[in-house]
Amino acid sequence: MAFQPFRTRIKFCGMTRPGDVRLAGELGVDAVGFVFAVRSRRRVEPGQAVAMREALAPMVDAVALFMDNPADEVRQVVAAVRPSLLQFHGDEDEGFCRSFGLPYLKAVPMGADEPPDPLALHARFPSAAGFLLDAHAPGEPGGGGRAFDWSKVPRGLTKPILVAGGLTPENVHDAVVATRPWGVDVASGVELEGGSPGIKDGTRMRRFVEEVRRADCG
Ligand SMILES: O=C(O)c1ccccc1N[C@@H]1O[C@H](COP(=O)(O)O)[C@@H](O)[C@H]1O
Repeated sequence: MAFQPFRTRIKFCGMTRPGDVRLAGELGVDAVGFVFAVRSRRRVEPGQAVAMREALAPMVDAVALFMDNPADEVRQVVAAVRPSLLQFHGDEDEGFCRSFGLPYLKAVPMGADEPPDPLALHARFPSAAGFLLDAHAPGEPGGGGRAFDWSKVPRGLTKPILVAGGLTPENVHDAVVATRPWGVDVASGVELEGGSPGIKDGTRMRRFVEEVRRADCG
């Protein structure tokens, strides 16, 4: 029988306001992400992330997201923000990802023609805590609100996987039922429609969590 998590973990990514972080904790979200990727419209400075970390409820992970940032910059963020998990979206290799002494997620671009080979992923990133499958093409930043074909989620990944890319309160139920991932990750899908990237919408955040829990009960 296929492994089915008892409860799908939820990560809200690209947070920019302490109030949104506080609400995420109240809604029972498992992790919030702070983006330090240079090419992101949700990029925050370490000082902003420190303020948001102070608004974080106990037992909620703070995730620092990078995309080909220099090692010195990652070290500075780790020292200032004290994330519990790192997330790498660029061409970082295993040695780089593990060198900061923290568990990490490696993002896998699902926008390529061929779905990734699970054995090759495990061989390239043996120390990864898990893999985040995102819709973008190799070399592109994520956070674009685009979904990928969920039937391409590779079977046989023994590490936890998070499904990301274009998830919304409207489609996350179906995404969880189709893929039964360890967790789901969302940035733009819980933002104010027509608003600035990083400005979350409390109603959409709440509906997103409700829809994941509905899928968990199904
Ligand atoms: O959010 C960003 O700006 C970002 C920039 C660079 C790499 C990754 C980024 N975000 C990640 O992409 C997924 C999907 O975003 P969306 O829900 O489609 O908007 C998001 O969960 C972040 O982990």
